[in-house]
Amino acid sequence: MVSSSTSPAPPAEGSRLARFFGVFRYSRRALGLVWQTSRPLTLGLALCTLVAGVLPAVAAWLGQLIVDAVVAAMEMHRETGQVEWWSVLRYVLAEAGVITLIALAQRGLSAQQSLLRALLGQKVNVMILEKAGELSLTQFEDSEFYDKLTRARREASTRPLGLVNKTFALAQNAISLASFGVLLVGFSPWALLVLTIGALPVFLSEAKFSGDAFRLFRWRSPQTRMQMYLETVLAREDSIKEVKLFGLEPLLLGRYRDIFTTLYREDRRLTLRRESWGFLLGLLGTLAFYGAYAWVVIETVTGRLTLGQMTMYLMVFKQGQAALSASLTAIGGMYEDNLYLSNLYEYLEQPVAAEAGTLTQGASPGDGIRFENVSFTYPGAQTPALKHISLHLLPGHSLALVGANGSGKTTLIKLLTRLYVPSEGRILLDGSDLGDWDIRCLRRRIGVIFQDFVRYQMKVGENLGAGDVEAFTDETRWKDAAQRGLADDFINAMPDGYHTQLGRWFKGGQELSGGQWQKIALSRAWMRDSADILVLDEPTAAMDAAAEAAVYADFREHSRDKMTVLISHRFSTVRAADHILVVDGGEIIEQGDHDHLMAANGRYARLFRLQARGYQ
Ligand SMILES: Nc1ncnc2c1ncn2[C@@H]1O[C@H](COP(=O)(O)OP(=O)(O)OP(=O)(O)O)[C@@H](O)[C@H]1O
Repeated sequence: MVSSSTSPAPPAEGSRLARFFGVFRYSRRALGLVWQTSRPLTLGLALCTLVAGVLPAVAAWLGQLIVDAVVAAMEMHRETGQVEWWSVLRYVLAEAGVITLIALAQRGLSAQQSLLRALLGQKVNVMILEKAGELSLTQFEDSEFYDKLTRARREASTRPLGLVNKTFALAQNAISLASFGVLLVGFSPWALLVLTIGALPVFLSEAKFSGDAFRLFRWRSPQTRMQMYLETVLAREDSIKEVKLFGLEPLLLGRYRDIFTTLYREDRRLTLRRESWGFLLGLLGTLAFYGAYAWVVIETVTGRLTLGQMTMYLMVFKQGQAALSASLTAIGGMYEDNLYLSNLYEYLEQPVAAEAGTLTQGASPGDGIRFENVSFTYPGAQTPALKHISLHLLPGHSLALVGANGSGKTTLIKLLTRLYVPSEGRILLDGSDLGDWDIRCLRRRIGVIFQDFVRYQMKVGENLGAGDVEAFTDETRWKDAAQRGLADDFINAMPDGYHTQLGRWFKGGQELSGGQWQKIALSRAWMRDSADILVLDEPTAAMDAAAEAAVYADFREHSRDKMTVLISHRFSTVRAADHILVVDGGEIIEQGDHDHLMAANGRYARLFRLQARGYQ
């Protein structure tokens, strides 16, 4: 069932015809894209197209000359017993030459097309990925937007060339048709008209069904995405463990099959309709062609046409009809490609919030971080994740956030790192609004590990280097950071030390334990030694007790002049912070240092005692 709200149609304005031609607006852009990708190849493509377009008519004309020359030579032979071989064979030679040239042009076309396909695919993919780098986190979390991205990635890298190839094929066939037309007018302009009208219905049905296919494709994007997701869950090493143990395969495979069955049903319906209409309407074209065929035969029998002319016209009809339906199919396909391209451009033209900030220094350096009555609601969420948060963190001070799951701790960090912008209130760094800071300068000042840090399937060293792109391959820095993050011992014991491949995606990759990965993430944060704001979101949850104690001893030692924000559910680590915020339901319910909070005997004191009892 396709509901109108979920099938975003191509341009809605104007008549059906305008809508039909409206989608061709992307042809020019696709051509531009190909032109930018490689001028020599585009020009080569155009030249080969021209040659391959004109020569079939020349071959047909030579065919006529051959037959007429043969007939004349036969007569001469009968009358004089002599044959002038050259007068006939020169045409045969010329036709062989023309056919060779056509073959050459066609080879040239396919060679250039495959080179362009590779270059263009790469170019479009890079455009898509570059755009992805500019987009905000909010846009990534929007499922509709994500759909656009998936669609753009899945199809559009091959479509622009498809469109250009079809445009060139159309041009080639149009040139052929025009040159056939020139020959055919000598017979009868009406024949030309009959053939054109005969092929038109197939073209219209082709165009209609390609539009339907596109709408179906857009509409079903969420299901296709679910299918891709299920494939990942069922076939990726990081999920297969759990899938096997919980016996989820039949259930997930069942879902996968159900989606396929639904999609297949629609596909089948469309394919059957498309092909049956194509067949029926194609019959009209065939009828027109055979009508014209009979006409030429009659005219030849009655002596109005020579045998040579008849041969030529029959060839022209046959090839002309083939060229016409090829152009029409190309147009139908172009329509489809244009629709796909509209999706690509929709994605590429997605507005990006301008990173307006330019400050590299705050209005009052040394003022640290201030949250002034900050509230935040996630896009699409009903309730705010943070409400009226005010805090002040000075350089050299540490702040710990404590609170139940979902209380808003990570959200606060996301706002501090400007991944999101507060819905209300403001955040200041050194006296200036976070939004006014130059984003690169701001990010250089912040070293952060999130709970869901990334496990790059790269070398161990590069996993550390990711923390500071400028030192991505700096081995000395890797080692310093690893020492600080307590990762150097196990890295040194690995087969290739810092050059050991991590993860299972690539040959020889080593998998790490949860705690070891966390040490990698911690070391990654230490790579950013210029950062004066360190944010650790549950950095030691997977570490053993000795490692955790060592991490915090070292952390305190090396963060004396920095601002540190720590999120942890372990009160043993939280208690050392200068200031502790207890968050509940997005609000601060208690704050102060450990002694103050214990004395207040509120939520913090209760949870602290609860945890302490657990260790006794
Ligand atoms: N990207 C998001 N979009 C919408 N809502 C979100 C998003 N991320 C978190 N939330 C919601 O915001 C609230 C706060 O989440 P947050 O991740 O900040 O909690 P937390 O205190 O860090 O929890 P935990 O201790 O489990 O890590 C939760 O109710 C959560 O459902």
